[in-house]
Amino acid sequence: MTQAHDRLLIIDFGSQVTQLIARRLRELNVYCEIHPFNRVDEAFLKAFAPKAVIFSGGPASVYQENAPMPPKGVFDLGVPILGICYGQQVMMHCLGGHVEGGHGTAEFGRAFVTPTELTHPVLAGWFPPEDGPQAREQVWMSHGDHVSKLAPGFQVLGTSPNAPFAITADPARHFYAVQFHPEVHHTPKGGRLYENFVKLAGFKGDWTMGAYREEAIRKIREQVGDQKVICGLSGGVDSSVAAVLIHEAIGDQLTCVFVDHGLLRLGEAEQVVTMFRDHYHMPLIHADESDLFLTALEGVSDPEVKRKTIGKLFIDVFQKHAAEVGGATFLAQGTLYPDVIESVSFSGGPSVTIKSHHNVGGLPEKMGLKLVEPLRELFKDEVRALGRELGLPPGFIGRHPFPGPGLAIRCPGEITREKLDILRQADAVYIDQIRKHGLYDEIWQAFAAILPMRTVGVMGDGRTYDYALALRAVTSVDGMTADYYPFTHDFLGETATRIINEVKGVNRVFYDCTSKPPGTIELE
Ligand SMILES: Nc1ncnc2c1ncn2[C@@H]1O[C@H](COP(=O)(O)OP(=O)(O)OP(=O)(O)O)[C@@H](O)[C@H]1O
Ligand SMILES: O=c1[nH]c(=O)c2[nH+]cn([C@@H]3O[C@H](COP(=O)(O)O)[C@@H](O)[C@H]3O)c2[nH]1
Ligand SMILES: NC(=O)CC[C@H](N)C(=O)O
Ligand SMILES: [Mg+2]
Repeated sequence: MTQAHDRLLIIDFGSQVTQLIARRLRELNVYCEIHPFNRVDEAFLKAFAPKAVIFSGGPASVYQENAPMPPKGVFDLGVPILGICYGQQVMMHCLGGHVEGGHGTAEFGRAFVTPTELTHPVLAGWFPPEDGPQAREQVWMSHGDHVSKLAPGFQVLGTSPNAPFAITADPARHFYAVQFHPEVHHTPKGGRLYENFVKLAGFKGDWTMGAYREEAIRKIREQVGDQKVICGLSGGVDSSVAAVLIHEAIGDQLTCVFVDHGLLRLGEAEQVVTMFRDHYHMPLIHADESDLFLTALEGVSDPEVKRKTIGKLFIDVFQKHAAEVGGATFLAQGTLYPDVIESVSFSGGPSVTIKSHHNVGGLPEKMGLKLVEPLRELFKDEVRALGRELGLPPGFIGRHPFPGPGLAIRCPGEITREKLDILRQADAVYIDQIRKHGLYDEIWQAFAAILPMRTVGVMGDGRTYDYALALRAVTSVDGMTADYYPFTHDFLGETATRIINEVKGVNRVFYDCTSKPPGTIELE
């Protein structure tokens, strides 16, 4: 089979930053997929037909028993390979070099590499010749082990104080291996290294949104045929883009189902229904199921139980409506690539599960509906670019993400209707403040959460014993990492005052200054 575009395979050994490798490549218009090392075998390699392979970093040491190893045959594919950190170590280990642990070889964080007298196009743009012997470049390291003997055929192109083989290459086979992490922000020339690597591998940079749209439409038609599809539409960016794309592909074979689970924000249901019925003329079912969801969630306070309960009910509701529209056999969702990657850990991938996203981890095994997920390969910012390509209004594309489980995960502890009402009003005031101050587009996501405690206050000379609220606002590119937004004290003071004055039941407001990691964006 000929592929529509060049493909790069990232073999994941469990690094926390593997996804960033994919991001750097996508920025270069290179199509890539991440697959865990234990899911890639010779048959897979053959079917995938990568034009190049990257080995990620990972927590293991190659000299341990049962250390993760690359798939058989990968070195014989005849395609360029780039090994990063553990990826470098495992390459050396497999190809006849040697790796050691032990004292004095660890580097965590910033380090500087200096070039050797050898030059190679993989380092184009790295060490300007005018810098002469003073040349050095900042990289980000995170290793305890180091390569102590190179595999035959490899040369050293750069060294750092604790990694004598920081940058290595076997030019004849186009194998490259580095000890640092070129994918992270703190390796400023990392992007250039990937660019050089994919150029050497012959990538044309043919992965664009225009191409994606055409291909996605073709694939949807192929997959669905003349069957009916229902699409879970939340009014969020992902499902809206998915719905418009699918509608373009199959027209009125598509019906959208908007589930009001009683966990939506103030006025949200009306807005979504108006927008899609009037503006997009798509058949839309507004399923008011708030009693169903809120009853099931009564007394539930464990975050994972909340998520699984909601995930299951979503499917029940979709199944009910699939039958009602005359037997839809497909369910379309706005699932994105980060959701997919995260869910890999459910079935034995190398990294740990943080939370079950309702649309992936929460799906029951026997659903009876086949999935259509045209955005499965995209990151959030790519979905926004696709939305622009499809002509969705800019105000819509810029909307902050809102999680499927909705306010349930912004109400730590038990959920009650009273708490939800308070939260809805407070959140609306907070977002109104953000918009009034012209900050909405600078912030990636902002919301209020109601804390599971009451505190004492004094208002109008009376004692109050009311709920405390946490405000959250983060900057991010894709939700994988995030930093808290640095509001001014004036803004925070004014917002706290407005919330307490305008929302009955709140007498205290906190601002959450946690980045991700170590926090997550949502509270649960
Ligand atoms: N209230 C809802 N009704 C129907 N489907 C929903 C609802 N909430 C979420 N979904 C489904 O779950 C998927 C994942 O939700 P998610 O919040 O990640 O995406 P989104 O709501 O489309 O976009 P955004 O991330 O911008 O909020 C959605 O794409 C949609 O298919
Ligand atoms: O559709 C969704 N279903 C979920 O179950 C879910 N949980 C978190 N999120 C959103 O994902 C991004 C990262 O959130 P966390 O840092 O809290 O994991 C943030 O944008 C969150 O709002 C979800 N979206
Ligand atoms: N980040 C990594 O890939 C670490 C590799 C290996 N575990 C080491 O400590 O050297
Ligand atoms: Mg959403």
